[in-house]
Amino acid sequence: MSLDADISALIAWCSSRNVWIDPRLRIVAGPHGVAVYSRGTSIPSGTTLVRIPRASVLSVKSSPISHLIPASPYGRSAQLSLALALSVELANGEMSAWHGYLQSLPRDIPGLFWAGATSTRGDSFTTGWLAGTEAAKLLANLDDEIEEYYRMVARPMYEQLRISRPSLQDFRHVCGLVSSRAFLVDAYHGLSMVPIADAFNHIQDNHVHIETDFDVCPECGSLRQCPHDDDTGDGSTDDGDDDQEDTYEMVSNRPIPAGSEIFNTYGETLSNAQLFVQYGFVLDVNENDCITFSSVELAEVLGGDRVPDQLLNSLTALPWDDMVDSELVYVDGSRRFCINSDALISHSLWLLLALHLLPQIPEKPHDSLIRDLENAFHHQLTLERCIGTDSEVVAPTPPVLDDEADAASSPNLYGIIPNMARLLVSLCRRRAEALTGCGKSSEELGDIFDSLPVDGNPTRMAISLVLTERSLLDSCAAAWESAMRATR
Ligand SMILES: C[S@@+](CC[C@H](N)C(=O)[O-])C[C@H]1O[C@@H](n2cnc3c(N)ncnc32)[C@H](O)[C@@H]1O
Repeated sequence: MSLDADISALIAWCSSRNVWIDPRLRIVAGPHGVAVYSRGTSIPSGTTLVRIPRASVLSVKSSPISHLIPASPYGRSAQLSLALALSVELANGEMSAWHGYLQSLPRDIPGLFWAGATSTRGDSFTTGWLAGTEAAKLLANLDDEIEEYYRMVARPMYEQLRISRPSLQDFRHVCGLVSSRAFLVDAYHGLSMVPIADAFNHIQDNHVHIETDFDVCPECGSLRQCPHDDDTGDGSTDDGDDDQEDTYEMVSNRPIPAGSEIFNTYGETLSNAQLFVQYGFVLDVNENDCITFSSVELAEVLGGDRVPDQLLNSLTALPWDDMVDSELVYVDGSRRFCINSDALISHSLWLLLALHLLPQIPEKPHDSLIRDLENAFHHQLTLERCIGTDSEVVAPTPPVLDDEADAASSPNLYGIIPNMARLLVSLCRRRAEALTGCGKSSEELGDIFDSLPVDGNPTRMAISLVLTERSLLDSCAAAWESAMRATR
């Protein structure tokens, strides 16, 4: 069947299951599979465009074999449980209550690791391209976990149910469908396949989003009072408010121009590494891209002397308002140790390095430690201003201390920044070495990238991740080398 025929069958199934689709929408075949467009009229913000009855989603709870599937609330285990429920429905073919929806799902998901690293389109791909990347970290153990779940849980279940047994490759494909399409809808259904809501493609600056009442009864899914509420203890149910609709909705959050593609966002903060691993595509430019450092990587450069976690956590939670003036550091809301898409280091990483370089930290009173860190940071800002000028770089004078006692107990703040720069350059160089790119230089990778098809080629996407990460590491190291030179 063609994609157009699949879409017609999907729409017929939706109407049989009371999935309401605003007539101003068109569901069509686009360059990335199914896509949703507006027709000839623009649509204002705040419009409900799709209503999906809660009973029509496919979840572990709504699956006919829910009593046999180990349910998990979130994470990879929730994805695997849903993949098992979905694989059984797919194996049931036309007998499945979701058949009209399931037949519209893609049969090939190139470049999506959940579905198996190779593609039936014949792209030859090796995960070697990803060595040392953020994507490689996210993929850790994925292949093995899928295979183990298939052997230990899924295959015995297929045998018990006496259905035609999906192969490991079939199961991987179903895992890919779950990874790239499922929504966490509420406390009862949890991770679910949501027809039509999953037809929208992704953009960061989205037009629509899903709205659900998340806090339903986790036992029976009721939106109202139910026998599982223990507040009243009387086991009564509330049959009132029958108008309250049990639906999930796709709602516009900005005006949608006439005749344009309507996008959802799969997450406003998703980096290309996350999009690649979970959805099998990357954006041309992604300001969420970043390079994160694990505690193991940091320990390799900093040595065994650990900064106490509690101290670091309390310091990273402070506002650090002056950091907005920096061209080397930014305040990272999620407090990761990382380099962002502008090659700036996160404030958590800066504080970790500064604390590592300051002597006698545990003995210092908290206030005096904060003052030292602020002084060190102001010293860095002065340096940054020197780097930015055309005039010959002048080494700034060390900060003036309030009184003699301060002067006696103060560490050499002047020396912290060049030492921090040395550590950062070393951190960047080590990480860049791990980004082997199958032994290719960035020029060679650029040539291969240019020679590959633009759409959906996993090797092209993997190379773009390597090139972006190499360039961020080079820019970050170069900026801190300039800071180092400015202090000479
Ligand atoms: C939830 S589905 C969206 C509907 C999908 N196009 C389909 O054919 O059913 C997610 C998948 O759509 C594709 N996709 C979504 N947004 C994309 C984008 N901005 N660029 C490329 N592919 C995209 C990817 O294959 C992704 O795994």
